[in-house]
Amino acid sequence: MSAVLRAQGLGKRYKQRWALQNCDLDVPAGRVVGLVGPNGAGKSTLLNLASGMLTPTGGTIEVCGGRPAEGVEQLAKVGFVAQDTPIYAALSVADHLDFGKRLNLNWDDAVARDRIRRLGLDPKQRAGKLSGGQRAQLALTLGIAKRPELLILDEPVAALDPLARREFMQDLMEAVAEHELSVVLSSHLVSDVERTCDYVIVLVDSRVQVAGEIDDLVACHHRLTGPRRDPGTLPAGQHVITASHTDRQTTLLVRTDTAVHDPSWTVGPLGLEDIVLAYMTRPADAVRDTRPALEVLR
Ligand SMILES: Nc1ncnc2c1ncn2[C@@H]1O[C@H](COP(=O)(O)OP(=O)(O)OP(=O)(O)O)[C@@H](O)[C@H]1O
Repeated sequence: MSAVLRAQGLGKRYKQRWALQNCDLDVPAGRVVGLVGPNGAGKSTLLNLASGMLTPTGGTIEVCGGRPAEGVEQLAKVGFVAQDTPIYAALSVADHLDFGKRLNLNWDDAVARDRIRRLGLDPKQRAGKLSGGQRAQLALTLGIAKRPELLILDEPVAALDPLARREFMQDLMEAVAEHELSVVLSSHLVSDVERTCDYVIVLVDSRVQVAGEIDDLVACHHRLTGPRRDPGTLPAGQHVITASHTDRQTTLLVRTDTAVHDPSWTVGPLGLEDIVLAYMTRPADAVRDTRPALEVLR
């Protein structure tokens, strides 16, 4: 797997507090990658480190083969739409495009102007007067028109209504298809990730709990329900992610690469949301204590 972003032992500390600590993570190239995890997991910190908005306290991070924001060429390779989709309120939409043109080596003015036209935005309108959705679309337009190798989006749709969200994600997918971008986007909306991304990384407490192609993850995780049983008695190769019990019944969420033949189990399918929640709710050091973070590869 070639990585468009690689973090090794990466950390960021504010005074005594680690926002991200000892994080190892690979983001595969040529994919639309969803980064999900609970509040405070370190997602924004990681994405800000990747864009060069923050500098690491420890460890290393490599993006598109170089150090984040090191030099003009490196800056041109990465587009970043920060969490609050920042714009310059006093500048018009057209001013933003002119700004983008002057500041970016690979700026594609035709793409920028065409997107603004298709979105129905008035180039003369001040950006401060745009709605939240329009602001997000303007920020996405700037990110796409700079023609980066990697586009990083930190919760880009958090403030949008469901319709605006869907339109934003569709636009993003079109841009990916047209421009062969790698994308990493953080989101709490697993349904959006499932619809838009082909790869997911679950980050909990600076640690990758699971990473892989979404189709593969869905294919190899199952819910097993049956008479109460000690999860420790499962065959090797069936990894228990979460377990819950009543007096008589056990429900397990397991990962296995082979079919479950034990007739005492009822085997049910899982959606991505079930899988993500299971990895988010189990203790972060469940992986740390046993083996490296699971990676499901083709
Ligand atoms: N500027 C800062 N100063 C001090 N602590 C910070 C700062 N920024 C982030 N943190 C802390 O670092 C941790 C990780 O924050 P971060 O914003 O990266 O998490 P996140 O996964 O993006 O969370 P969310 O999903 O809520 O946006 C949190 O505990 C947060 O309080």
